[in-house]
Amino acid sequence: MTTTSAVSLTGVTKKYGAVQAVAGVDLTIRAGEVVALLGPNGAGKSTTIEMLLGLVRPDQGNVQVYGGTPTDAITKGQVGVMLQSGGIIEDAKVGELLNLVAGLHTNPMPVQEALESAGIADLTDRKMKGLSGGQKQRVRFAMAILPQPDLIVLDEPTTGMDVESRRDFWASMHAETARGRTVLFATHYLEEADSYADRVVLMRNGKVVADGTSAQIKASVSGRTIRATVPGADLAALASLPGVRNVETRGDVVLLQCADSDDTLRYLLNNTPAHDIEVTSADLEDAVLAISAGSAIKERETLA
Ligand SMILES: Nc1ncnc2c1ncn2[C@@H]1O[C@H](COP(=O)(O)OP(=O)(O)OP(=O)(O)O)[C@@H](O)[C@H]1O
Repeated sequence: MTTTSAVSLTGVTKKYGAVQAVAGVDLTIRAGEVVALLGPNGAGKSTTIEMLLGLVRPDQGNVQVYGGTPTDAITKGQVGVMLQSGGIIEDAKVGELLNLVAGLHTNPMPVQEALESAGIADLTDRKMKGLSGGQKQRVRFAMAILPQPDLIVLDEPTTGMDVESRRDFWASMHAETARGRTVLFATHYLEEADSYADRVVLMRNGKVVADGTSAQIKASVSGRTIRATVPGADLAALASLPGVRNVETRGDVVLLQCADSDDTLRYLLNNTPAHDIEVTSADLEDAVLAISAGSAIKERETLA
């Protein structure tokens, strides 16, 4: 028996004028996976999401959702969507808006259940225009789960939420993923990807530059980060050390991503006034930075 993928993007590209927003993406998401889409601003995450929702037509390539077109899947209520903006009528009350959305679907969950799952049952009679950014995000989340979709797609769902709201939001999401729903979410919060995703897809300049579990992505960047206070550091000299992959500064503090931290430490202690030295293993953030820096170098080499 063959299992149809939830999402299948093959060779997908999209150009806006001179900007290559998406430059050949292949991505398959299996049913039940929770996938985080990471990448710096302008990496192509939102454009990829818009193409898999049928909101934007790719220039080239093929997009399938549950083996059909995105529009078919959405019409059948197979996909719940939470985008960064839109979808909200400012003059409507929260309960009215959700009833309206429920009326558009064939098999919605009871509106009260969606309100409770999103933690906004107390906001039912409030007008949208009076809500905070974080509360509006929760209404969008309630709208996304209302059709009882198989796939939930969320573009930066926790932007504008405080720490407590983010935690509550992910607890609600966890209840949805426990029901076996497939989830794709774009985020800038690496700890969200680390904590909640089975799989992390890292984009840069319109391409997928890493794809795996958070543990695999961290492991692909073996090595350490050295953080040290180095007044008057010679950054070029540090960057040219054999074991150093990347150098960043924050004032007098230097962050060095190293394949070989022992040699780099020896150099710092013998040749510079470095003090307050800390050495840490790569976390997901280091891995993402290192992979992004590495792919930038590869791109420059290709151009040269
Ligand atoms: N409608 C549009 N018209 C013109 N350019 C666009 C449009 N949408 C996206 N772009 C450009 O395409 C590139 C990719 O943008 P996209 O929004 O997909 O990235 P992103 O990874 O979601 O970024 P962010 O994290 O900032 O939301 C950017 O350079 C962006 O300016």
